Amino acid sequence: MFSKKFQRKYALTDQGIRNTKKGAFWTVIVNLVVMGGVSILYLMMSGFMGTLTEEGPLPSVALAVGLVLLFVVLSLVTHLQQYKATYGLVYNEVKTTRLSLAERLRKLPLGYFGKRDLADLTETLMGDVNRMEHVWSHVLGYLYGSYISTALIAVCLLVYDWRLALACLWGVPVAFGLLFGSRKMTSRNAERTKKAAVVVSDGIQEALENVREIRATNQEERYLEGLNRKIDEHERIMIRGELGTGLFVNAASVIMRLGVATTILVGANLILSGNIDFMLLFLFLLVITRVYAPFDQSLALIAEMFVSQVSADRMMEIYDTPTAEGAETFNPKGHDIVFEHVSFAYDKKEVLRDVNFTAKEGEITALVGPSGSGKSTCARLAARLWDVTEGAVKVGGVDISTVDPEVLLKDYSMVFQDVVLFDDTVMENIRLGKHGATNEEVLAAAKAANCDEFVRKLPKGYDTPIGENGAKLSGGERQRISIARALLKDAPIVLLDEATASLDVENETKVQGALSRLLAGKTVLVIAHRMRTVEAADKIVVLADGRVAEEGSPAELMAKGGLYRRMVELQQQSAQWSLE
Ligand SMILES: Nc1ncnc2c1ncn2[C@@H]1O[C@H](COP(=O)(O)OP(=O)(O)OP(=O)(O)O)[C@@H](O)[C@H]1O
Repeated sequence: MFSKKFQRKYALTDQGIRNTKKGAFWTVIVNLVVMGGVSILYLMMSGFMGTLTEEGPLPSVALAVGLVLLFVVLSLVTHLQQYKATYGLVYNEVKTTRLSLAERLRKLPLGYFGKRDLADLTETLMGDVNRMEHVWSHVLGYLYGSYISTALIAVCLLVYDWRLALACLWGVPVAFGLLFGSRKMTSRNAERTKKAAVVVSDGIQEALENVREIRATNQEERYLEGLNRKIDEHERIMIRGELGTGLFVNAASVIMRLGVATTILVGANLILSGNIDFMLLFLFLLVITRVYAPFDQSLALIAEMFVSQVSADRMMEIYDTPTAEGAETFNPKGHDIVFEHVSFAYDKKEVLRDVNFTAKEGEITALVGPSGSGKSTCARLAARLWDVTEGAVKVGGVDISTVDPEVLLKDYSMVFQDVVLFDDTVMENIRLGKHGATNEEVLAAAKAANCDEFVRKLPKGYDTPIGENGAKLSGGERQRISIARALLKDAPIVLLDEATASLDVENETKVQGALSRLLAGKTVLVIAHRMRTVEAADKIVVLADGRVAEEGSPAELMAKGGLYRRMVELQQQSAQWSLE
């Protein structure tokens, strides 16, 4: 139970918790061995003092050398084990944690990425994990090991002489009490610092992503000024936080060290009253220097632990967010997509209300409607990129919210306006459509999507790397690659969102040919703004204000004279104006 809580608190994996226990164990052993060294020193000093005061025999030199050698060997071995258990094992923990966070993120519903943006999540995967790496390697095992060993030593000291023990140990609980008292302030400062750091990385990322727009609008100076302000603010918050923490850590350290003074004071009194001899005081003074050393370090470590709590919480928040789960099998009867009383809200903003329609297999169903009416949202819900708030989306009679998204998406091909490409070759970018597709299959899909001509002109043809998100390609070329990918996948459901929007007329005609091959016999859901694109649709669903305003074939809707007809006429008028 404690173990589980501890594991959550410090965002540790199962292996991590085992490593921490190992680290704490070896820290206890190291501290006890160090105490053994102190005892050897004490025994040797007592021997010499005995010789000096009572003229007894000299202590055996061989025994002394033997004990010192034993101490050195034990010290080396235990330090090595402690090093391995704390620093050595943690690197694997870092790797495992980053991978498991990334895996978790992959399975989270899209809605989550609206709450935490890319810079914020990158900060967790890199910055927060780095901070925790230091806590896992340098803090946890060391700190908890020191607690245990000091408790053991404190019990021994109390048994030996409770008066001297109290005189030297009273500062420890007071110092720790002070530090724990400052915990809220430290955590608050850490949270502020983290937020300011995320604002800075957001700003830097935005500047890099929008460098073209910033230059085009001559906003460089203004943008840099804003960025500078954010960086200054981060620095200011960080310095204030560190100052506060440093103040408390140093005050705690001073209080703890006052224990030396009280030990000397109490010890001197006890010697004068004949209660103890000098050697006992000498032993206590030796021991407290050793007891204080790990605790002194612990004070700074505890402060780091408080600060790291913000990072651990940010990591645990990813683990705690429910993933989009579902059955591992998907056996629909056909591939009709049915929206049944679907309502949907992004956070609290309701976008769709009681939407009902069917996109039949073998037909093209077009979603049209004014901007913001919810067309793209419908497409996202149809592929379970988001889950509906009310009602259900069914494919072949199966409620898709019961199917694992990864399994479900095997039946979907999607061509969206914002094409996602990887920094890889053209060949591999198309091959993503079908895992293990042969080069011949990839080439056939590329030809069908009218890619072949421009790809052959690239320096290395299909083996040309296309840069981050296809930066080296034009909008139309990127779109054609994504169509080739969809053709290669050949899934029974096709979602098209303004698929031919970035193509010129010549290319659009060519790609339309490829698309008609892709669409034959499939369930097709098209989102289009240009009415010309949807004239060939079997059915049109008109959305307005998140509701289905009307539906039917293009001819039926034209005859009806409703919103669809108005939209067609408006577009015809604007086409005429632009020609005039
Ligand atoms: N990720 C999101 N978070 C919050 N609100 C969103 C999100 N995506 C879309 N919206 C809002 O939902 C509403 C519907 O958006 P949607 O993109 O579905 O409309 P659309 O009909 O496809 O619009 P357009 O034709 O302009 O692309 C809009 O008001 C939009 O602002």
